[in-house]
Amino acid sequence: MSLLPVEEALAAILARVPPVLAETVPLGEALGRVLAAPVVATHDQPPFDASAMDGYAFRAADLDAGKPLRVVGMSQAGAGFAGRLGPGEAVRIFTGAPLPPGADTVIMQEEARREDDRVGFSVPARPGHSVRARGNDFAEGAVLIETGARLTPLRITAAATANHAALSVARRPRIALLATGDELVLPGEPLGPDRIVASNSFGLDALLAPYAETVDDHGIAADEDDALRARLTAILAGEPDILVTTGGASVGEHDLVQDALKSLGVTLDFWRIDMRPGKPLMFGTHGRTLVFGLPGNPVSAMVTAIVFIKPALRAFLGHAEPPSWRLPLAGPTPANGPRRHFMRARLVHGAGGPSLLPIAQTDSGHTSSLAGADMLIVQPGHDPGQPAGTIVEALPIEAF
Ligand SMILES: Nc1nc2c(c(=O)[nH]1)N[C@H]1C(S)=C(S)[C@@H](COP(=O)(O)OP(=O)(O)OC[C@H]3O[C@@H](n4cnc5c(N)ncnc54)[C@H](O)[C@@H]3O)O[C@H]1N2
Ligand code: MOO
Repeated sequence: MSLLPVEEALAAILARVPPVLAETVPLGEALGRVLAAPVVATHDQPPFDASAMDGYAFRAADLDAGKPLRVVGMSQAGAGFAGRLGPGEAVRIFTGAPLPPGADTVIMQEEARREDDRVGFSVPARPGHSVRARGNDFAEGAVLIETGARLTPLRITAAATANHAALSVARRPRIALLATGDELVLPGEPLGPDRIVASNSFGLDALLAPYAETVDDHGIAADEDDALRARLTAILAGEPDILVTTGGASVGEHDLVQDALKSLGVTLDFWRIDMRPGKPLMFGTHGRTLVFGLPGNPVSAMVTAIVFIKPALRAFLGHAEPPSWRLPLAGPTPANGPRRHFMRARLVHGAGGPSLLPIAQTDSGHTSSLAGADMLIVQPGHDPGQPAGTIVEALPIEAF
């Protein structure tokens, strides 16, 4: 049985991801979205030379004589001084207010002595001091945020400053989930004999929702050919961008998903990957729907979603892959077999900085170990095992 290398499987998936489609959203709804066009400045910022302090604006050269200046008016934010400064004159000015024509310097009020309409200073004038020059933040036409960036609170602040009320962002995929298995019951239901609580769809929904327009959980299908086909037919009729099934991916008589998908016209690109957990992963397409058949074991389902579905979603949105991390091991890793191992690990913070504590659990049905996992160590096939301190590659599970 030949198993497909992880990189080849990933390349096959990415080759099927459609080009990014753009839509426009108001700024208030843009958090977490991925830009489909750069944010370009529509004006100079600040739009005028502005004071950075509450104080006095004047021409630096006028202070040379050391004489007090005559205060001839005021410039407030939103209401600048109407005239032009003459020699020996100053204007009372406030933070953010336009610098009057003729002025080039501001001294803050704590360093000023005001008497009636006269003002003197306890410090020398430095031309340009406490002045935010027009365009010093950004100039009209400057690219402030690149296409493909995810909108964070700070990027939204920058986009708003650039006077954008709406932004062009990538359309998000609609994702459908279907769990399969006669043994499954929903969390909260009584656990009868031979029953298992269905957890996969809940983890997948949480993992994939940040990328998705919608995640529709279609519940649990029985391990019965006609019933399974009926459920899949109904889901595919809705033309989701992505369909994710879990369970029934292996070789047993009750593993019906692959045949059911094929009988409904899904073109299978591959089945079975050179990795653990997650070997029985299958992938194909049905029209414009990308179909991922994940293994039923919860660890396998989550790991294959992290390793394959998240990159597909990033590509769907035009968002670059985050770099994998390289960190020292906080404890030894055991020897690996032939398949690449995506090993659960906890990120620990010690005096020497962050490191990775491998979780000594390889059972792909072992869910309590998921609760403590922050990272997946990427252990090559046939790796003999490494001592604590070795620098290893790891994927951050939470990275967008
Ligand atoms: N003879 C072979 N047997 C198996 C092989 C193989 O190559 N030859 N591969 C093993 C590997 S590796 C995996 S992984 C599993 C995957 O099998 P399936 O995808 O067919 O998964 P199921 O048999 O349906 O379920 C496996 C396990 O997971 C539980 N499960 C299923 N769905 C859920 C869910 N939604 N939530 C929680 N738990 C779920 C299910 O009850 C089983 O315990 O096959 C190996 N066997
Ligand atoms: O590949 Mo399976 O996911 O090892 O248990």
